[in-house]
Amino acid sequence: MRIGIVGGSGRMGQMLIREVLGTKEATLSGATERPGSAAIGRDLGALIGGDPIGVVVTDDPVALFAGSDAVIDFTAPAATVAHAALAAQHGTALIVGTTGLSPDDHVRLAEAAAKAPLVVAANFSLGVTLLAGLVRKVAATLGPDWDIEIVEMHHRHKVDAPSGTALALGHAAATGRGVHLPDVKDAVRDGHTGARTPGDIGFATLRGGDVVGDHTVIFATEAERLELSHKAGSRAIFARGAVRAAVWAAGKAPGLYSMDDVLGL
Ligand SMILES: NC(=O)C1=CN([C@@H]2O[C@H](COP(=O)(O)OP(=O)(O)OC[C@H]3O[C@@H](n4cnc5c(N)ncnc54)[C@H](OP(=O)(O)O)[C@@H]3O)[C@@H](O)[C@H]2O)C=CC1
Ligand SMILES: O=C(O)C1=N[C@H](C(=O)O)C[C@H](O)C1
Repeated sequence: MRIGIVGGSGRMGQMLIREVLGTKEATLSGATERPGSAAIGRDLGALIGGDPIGVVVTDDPVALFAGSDAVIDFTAPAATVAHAALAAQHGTALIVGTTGLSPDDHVRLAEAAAKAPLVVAANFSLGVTLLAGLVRKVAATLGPDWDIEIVEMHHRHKVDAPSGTALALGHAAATGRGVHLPDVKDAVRDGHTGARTPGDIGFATLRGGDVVGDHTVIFATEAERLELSHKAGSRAIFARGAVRAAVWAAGKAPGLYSMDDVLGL
């Protein structure tokens, strides 16, 4: 099966090229970058520090979608929405890892999913997929006197906050409690905030250095604290999950799928 990568010269794009090249059942159909990017015309093998493979970066996503069974997108929200429309047009499976998507962007992805299979996940690692299930169960088990706080740390280049994963873990905790995250989300504390609002789910965002992605969900009550953590040591774990999702999704019926679907959880 043919897998294409949009945003191929990005941090995740390069990791995805490496992962597809190392996957027996897949061939790399190409990669794009935006028009004017210095990466246009570069060989994909050389781009990741290996031998040339005779396929170069282009600025033509239409040709990429037409010539791929699945396309993997870890870019930016506006680009992802445009790519979803192309996936719908060509019936190509689309794997979306981009975070920072607005509610309206999610509506656009759902519209595209009426015409093509889309797998959307804020975190494609096995560990975080399992962690979300654990968080939902723990939140459902512990009573309302347990406060929930989510702490995340990422590298200095990250542009969205809180991370998509932190928000997904917040959604999992809220679902466990039978509430909606937007009703209980507290992501900004500064100055004289007053005491913690009971039932809120708090978020703290740290940025620095080259941290790939750390997430901890803290359940805290009187004299007791439970912490569930995941630490990513390499972006390879996200690329592995995304390529697995691409192989799974190619040829599937149109629909909006999650990593739980891919892993059969
Ligand atoms: N779901 C998951 O498991 C994970 C999700 N992510 C998310 O993936 C996204 C990308 O992260 P990261 O790789 O670190 O970011 P980078 O900025 O390194 O990579 C994004 C790439 O996409 C390119 N791009 C932007 N717009 C377009 C376009 N229209 N067409 C083609 N390429 C485009 C960028 O080009 P330019 O520089 O010119 O803008 C850049 O090369 C983020 O939202 C991040 O949060 C990251 C890791 C794991
Ligand atoms: O931008 C990143 O790097 C990451 N983004 C995702 C997120 O926002 O949760 C996933 C991962 O933690 C790395």
